[in-house]
Amino acid sequence: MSILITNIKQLLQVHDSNVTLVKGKDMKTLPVLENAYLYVEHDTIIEYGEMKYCDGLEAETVIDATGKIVLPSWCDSHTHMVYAGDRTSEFVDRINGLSYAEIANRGGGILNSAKLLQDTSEEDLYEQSINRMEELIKMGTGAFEIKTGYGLTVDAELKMLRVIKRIKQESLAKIAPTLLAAHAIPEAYRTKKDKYIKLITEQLIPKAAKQNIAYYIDVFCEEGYFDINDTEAILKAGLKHKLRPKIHVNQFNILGGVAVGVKHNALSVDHLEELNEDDIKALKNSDTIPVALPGCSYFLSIPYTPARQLIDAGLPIAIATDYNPGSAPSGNMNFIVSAACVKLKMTPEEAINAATINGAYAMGISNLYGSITRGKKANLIITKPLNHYSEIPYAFAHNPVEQVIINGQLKDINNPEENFRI
Ligand SMILES: N=CN[C@@H](CCC(=O)O)C(=O)O
Ligand SMILES: [Zn+2]
Repeated sequence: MSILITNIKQLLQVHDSNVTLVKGKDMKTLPVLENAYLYVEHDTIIEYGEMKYCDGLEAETVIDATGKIVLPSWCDSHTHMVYAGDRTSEFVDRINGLSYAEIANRGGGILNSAKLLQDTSEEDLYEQSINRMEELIKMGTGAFEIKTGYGLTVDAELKMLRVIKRIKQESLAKIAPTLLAAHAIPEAYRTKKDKYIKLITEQLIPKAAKQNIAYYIDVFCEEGYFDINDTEAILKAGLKHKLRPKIHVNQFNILGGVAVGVKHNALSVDHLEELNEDDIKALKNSDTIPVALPGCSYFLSIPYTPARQLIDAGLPIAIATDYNPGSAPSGNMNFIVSAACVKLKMTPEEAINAATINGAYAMGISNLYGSITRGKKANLIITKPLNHYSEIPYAFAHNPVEQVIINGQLKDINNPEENFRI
């Protein structure tokens, strides 16, 4: 199977040598090849260049991309897209004035989703989740990190991990699974949080590790959820079983979780709607990438992550959807790229870097995803005709995607019969 895309108006994120991360000032640079071609064989990018050098290349499928832009698929490094049902009733409660914390204190929020998930069959959960993912592939995302965290019992967390594993096996998208059993304190453990932490560290983590179905360990480090001592204990237990930390920190309050994450070589620290100088200091000279989730700030009307402060301090940043039923019920990365420009004051170049190569880094896959580089996987977006890539964030809430190539397969996103499963 070979695909040749010709007459590409702008081919974005072109790197001859394999970059895996861009940071600080370098984020302002988005390498672009004008009037280009791209050649794919099986699931791999083989060659690209200016059109004048395309002579003689043949392929089974040839796509004329005149007037269109081609770029690497979005890499969404933070999602909770395996969930059951929805939380529309809480949405109305919030419109009527209740805060996220007030809803959670009444037993709503994450505990509400956990109850729904526990009562949902594994098959049903799989179908709901893969259908969500198929919609998002059509919007240009080719790689997803997916967290557990709506199980909150050993059985239900393992059920979530099995669903993620099945999605990983059956979807064309690249999937990175994360164990987030420390997402909330279950009702049965309300007055004995330590016992729940023991359940996670002594039972769940070893079981998940043995089944080899999680790559990362996550904790919601926040007031009313898990403090920094709890976080540290859970990260240590995860690391013992080779699960690298990727954690929720500073969403509402600064507890010192960023430094704890960095200390344990977290791959990413996510949210950071609140941020102080100590956090920035901790992140400097680390391999930990900050991840901003502007969809959550939009939906909950909380502050946006101060991306400028991070980038201007020379740090990298990734952006992701946080797709979940409570704080961000949208997995549309096109909107996230736009919100990064409008609300986080990132340039289109910075936002596209944050959603491609740095998104891939934040899920540990940037050696093979996130840029147009020979030998990398062919996960690609072909846009509708556009004058310039800046139109992707500029025309917010539009879907700029016309076609996608995922794992080397060309997919017609307008065909309802199209199958995004292997
Ligand atoms: N804050 C913790 N977890 C999710 C929200 C989960 C929910 O409300 O269901 C987040 O990242 O925003
Ligand atoms: Zn989250």
